[in-house]
Order: sequence, then structure tokens, then C-alpha cells
Amino acid sequence: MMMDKRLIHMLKADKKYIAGNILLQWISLLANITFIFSVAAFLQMLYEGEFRTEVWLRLIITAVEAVAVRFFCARGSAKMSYLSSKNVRKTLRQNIYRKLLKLGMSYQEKVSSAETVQMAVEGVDQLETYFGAYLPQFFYSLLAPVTLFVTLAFVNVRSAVILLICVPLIPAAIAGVQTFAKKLLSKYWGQYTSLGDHFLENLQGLTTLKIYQADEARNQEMNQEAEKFRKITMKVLTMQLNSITIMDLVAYGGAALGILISVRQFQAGNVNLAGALAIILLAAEFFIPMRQLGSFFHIAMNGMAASDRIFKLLEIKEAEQKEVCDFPKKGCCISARHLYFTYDGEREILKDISFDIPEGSFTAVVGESGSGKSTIASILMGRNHVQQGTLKAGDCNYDRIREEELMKQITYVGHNSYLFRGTVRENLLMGNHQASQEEMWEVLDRMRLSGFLRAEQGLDTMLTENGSNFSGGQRQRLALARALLHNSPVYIFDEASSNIDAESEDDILQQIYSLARTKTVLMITHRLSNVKNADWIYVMQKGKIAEQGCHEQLLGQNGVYADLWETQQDLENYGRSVQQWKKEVV
Ligand SMILES: Nc1ncnc2c1ncn2[C@@H]1O[C@H](COP(=O)(O)OP(=O)(O)OP(=O)(O)O)[C@@H](O)[C@H]1O
Repeated sequence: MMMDKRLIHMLKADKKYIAGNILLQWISLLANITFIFSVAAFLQMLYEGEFRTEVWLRLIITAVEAVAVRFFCARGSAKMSYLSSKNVRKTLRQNIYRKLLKLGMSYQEKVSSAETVQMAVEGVDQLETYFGAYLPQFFYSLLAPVTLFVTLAFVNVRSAVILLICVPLIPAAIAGVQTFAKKLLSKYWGQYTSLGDHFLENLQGLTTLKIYQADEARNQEMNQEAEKFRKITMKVLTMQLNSITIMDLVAYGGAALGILISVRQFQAGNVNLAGALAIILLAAEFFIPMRQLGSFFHIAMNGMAASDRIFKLLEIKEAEQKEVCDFPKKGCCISARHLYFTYDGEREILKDISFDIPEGSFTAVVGESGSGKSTIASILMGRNHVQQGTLKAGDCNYDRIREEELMKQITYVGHNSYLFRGTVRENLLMGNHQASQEEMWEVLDRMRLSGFLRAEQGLDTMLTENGSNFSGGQRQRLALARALLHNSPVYIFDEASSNIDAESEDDILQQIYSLARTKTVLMITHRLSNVKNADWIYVMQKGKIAEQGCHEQLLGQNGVYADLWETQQDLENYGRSVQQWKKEVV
């Protein structure tokens, strides 16, 4: 019958709406029975020529009352359905949201963002139909034939028994289709999500595709995929239509059989005209609820598949709640000993890493691309957790520090900080919601953004999604202004001055250096000249710390750092001489 105990338990509050829905549908059925018996009795009266005013008046009033009851029951049942689906949506989305909050920044270690969004939006919508329509219909389709059987058994037992026997043929037909449908639907969903993924990717990369004139080839690929999807959609529709045809055959065939038998019984004199008419008019009612259940069946199957995925998320184990420990306010040195880390459980990204970031120091992590520098930042921000080793802030183990506490104490600025659609003021207030206007202008001044913004609408200048109406350099300077307002004791800059114009890069570097005089700063960069003045430099190579020391010591070691330094200096000197040459030529 497709029911998940966990789901029913979680949505206990919905039981009353489902029960109310079933009850109202059942009362509506009783009203329908009353209506049909009144009409049949009226016709019997006409047939017999016995025409008593008080009787036909009473019959007409009963019929009208029955219609009125049906009307109110139909409205009530629709309302119950709405209330239960509203509650399902709210409860499930709240539970998913709370779970994500409990999993914290590291939720992506367990589930992808795309899957989470799909579950919270589409998955929940499917379950809403399951609760609002399928479940009440399931119980009603069991109750209705029994009620009709009991009623019609008083009129003619044989017809009632035959009608009742035919009803289970519909669920039998549904069960027959189920095995085939399950496989087909899972294939259908696979192709649907893959087509969606490719469509989104191509749309996001459309400019690149145009630049390399690769859009035509991608278009062909998409067409092929869309054709495959069309074919499988047709298969699903054919399967659904076929199963509906089978159910219709059973439903209307059964009703026809019931009608035939009631006519024979009438001919044989075993039932009067009113009784035969009541059986004829009510025969279809035996099958309609079950037939309706069959239509909801495919939605329910999708709902069940969605609930499996939702429970997989809700049942993810959260990190054990250890005794909470605050990030030390004074004398805090972040220290790591023998850290090992892997993203996928196979490839080791960090191998036996040990480092110290003393309070008030300017520490740097450098190294070639892919050596694991950003992974260190990610671990320090609590986005990922190490599998081995100890990581401490003062005497406090990292896994005992609450996430909000960590976010308050450490500010992270990456090379591509996110800016939100809205005003500059709104974006700045995210860094510190109590910041005054003067404080905001002060950080904008420091980041040399105030001139540009004053020429626009000042703090009310609007940003589009991810600040795409600002230049790369302006975006990054605004992100740094927001970070400065956050005013935390520790700052991590991960390639924060990369990929922007030289002027913005210089402004950002100057601010980082000045911040390093009063705060603890960790700077991750591939450009060694940016961290020449750092107190301590860690040089990463293939997930290990290959060398460490201050700039002069590292140059003296004539190792990885010295080689990198030399290569970068050669490149920078070459760049400078090309620029000089250009100036002379011009
Ligand atoms: N989310 C992730 N899932 C799986 N592997 C990842 C993930 N992020 C990074 N990696 C892998 O971990 C390794 C280290 O990546 P990391 O970003 O830490 O290097 P990096 O030194 O900061 O490089 P770069 O200077 O190019 O930014 C890389 O080989 C990368 O492929």
C-alpha cells in the first residue's frame, strides 16, 4: 500500500486532517446513497401511479438535502486536503532546514547542495500530493465498497456480492503494473535529472561556448539527450495510459455486470423497480474510489521515492555534541598536529600536517596549485573535518567549538567572495549589523571605494546578483570592506588578491598588511612576493609541509621555496621589462 511508518510518525498532526477528509468523503457517499434511493422511490411511485403529495414532497426535500450535504462535504474534504498538504510542506521543509543547520558548514561532506534543493522543493511537493490525495483516497476506497455492499445487500444480496467481488480486481491490476512501473520510473528520473544538469551547465557556460563556437556541437548533444528523454516520457505515458485503460475496463465492466444482474433480478421479480434502479445508479460508485486511487498511484510512487531520499538526509548522523568550549579570547594560538585529511576517503589531500598560527602573527601558506592550501583554510573554518590529528584553538579542541563561535572569531575572505543582490549598505551590514554609517564609510575609504560610491548612490548603490554590475576589483574590495567590519580576532585570506587589477590588488594587500599589525592573519597565496614580510611561512608540496621559516631563512635553504621564488622573480622581471619596452615604443 506504499506507506512509510517514519513518515506517518513524523507527520502525526496530519492524521486528523486525513481522518477528517475520509469522514467527509464517507458522509458525502451516504448523502449520495440517500439521494439515489429518494430518486428511485420517486420513480417507483410514478411507475405504480400512486401519487401522494406528502410522500413526493418528502422525497424531493430529502434529495435536495442530500445534494446540499454533498456540496458541503466536497468543500470540507478539499479544505482538509489543503490543510494536510500545507502541514506536510511546512513540517518536511522545516525538518530538512533544521537538519542542515545541525549538520552545519560541513553539510556538503554528506550531501550535495543540488540534491538538497531537489529534495526540499520537488521531493516535498510530491509528498504533499501523497498526503493530500493518495492516503485519504486509499482508506476511502476501502470504506466505500463495504458501505455500498452493506446498503445494497438489503436490496438484493446477489448483485451486491458480485459487485463487491469485482472491486479487488483493480488493486490486482495496479500491483501488476507496479513492478514494471518502478523500473521505468527510476530510469525516467535518471534521464530527467541528467538532462536538467546538462541544460543548466550549458546555460551557465553559454558565453564560453559562444567564444569557442562550441555551442552548435553542444546543441546537438542536448538534442540527442532531449530525444532520449522524449522517448522515455512517451513510454511512461503509454504505461500510465495502459494501466488506466485496464482499470477502466475492470471498473466499468464490473459496473455493467452489476447492472445486468440487477436487471435479471428485476425480471425474475426478486427486486422491485426502486431497488433495481438504486443498484444500477450505485453500481459505478463501487469502483470509482478504487479507480481514482489508481490515478493517484503514480504520484504516490514518486512520493515514496522522494521520501526515501528525504529520510536518507534526515537520518545522517550529526557530529557528537561534546562539551562546548569557547574560542579563547586572549593568547589564542591555533595549533595543528599530525593532521590527515581526505575528501573521498581514498586520496589523501593532507598528510601529517603540523603548524602553529600564534596570536597576532602574520602567517602564510604558500605552495604550488593543488598542494592543499585551501583545504587547510576549509578545515580551519569548520567546513571540513580532519580524519586524524589534533587541531586546537588555545587549549580548546576544534570539534568542541560551536560553529557560530568559530564564525564570530574567524573571518574568511576567498578570491571570489559572494555579494548579494541589494544595496551596498545591506551587504556591509552582513559583516556587522550594528555598524554605523560612519564606520561603513571608513572601511569604504580604506578600500578606496568611497569615491566611486559617492558618485553613484552612496550606501544605497544597488548591486545585482553576486555584484555582477561591479568590476572584479570593486567586488573584491567591497568584500574586504565587509570583512573589515566583521572585526574578528582572526582573518584568513585565501588568494584574496588574485585575478584582479594591479591597483585593487595593491589596495587589498596594503589593508591586509595593516590588519596584520593588530589581528591574527593567515594568508594563503601562490604569489611569494605578497608574503615576504610574513612572520612565518609554510611551504606546501603534495599535501605535506615541505619547508617552513621566514622569507630569508627559506631562501637560505635553497629548496622548494627558493626555486619558486626564483621562477616568480624571473617572470615578474620579464613582465616589468616588457612594460618598460612598451612605454618606450609608445
Ligand atoms: N571539494 C573537493 N572534493 C574533492 N576533492 C577536492 C575538493 N576540493 C579540493 N579537492 C582536491 O584537493 C586537492 C587540494 O586542493 P586545494 O584547493 O586545497 O589546493 P590549493 O593548494 O589551494 O590549490 P590552488 O592554489 O590551485 O587553489 C586538489 O587535488 C583538489 O583536486
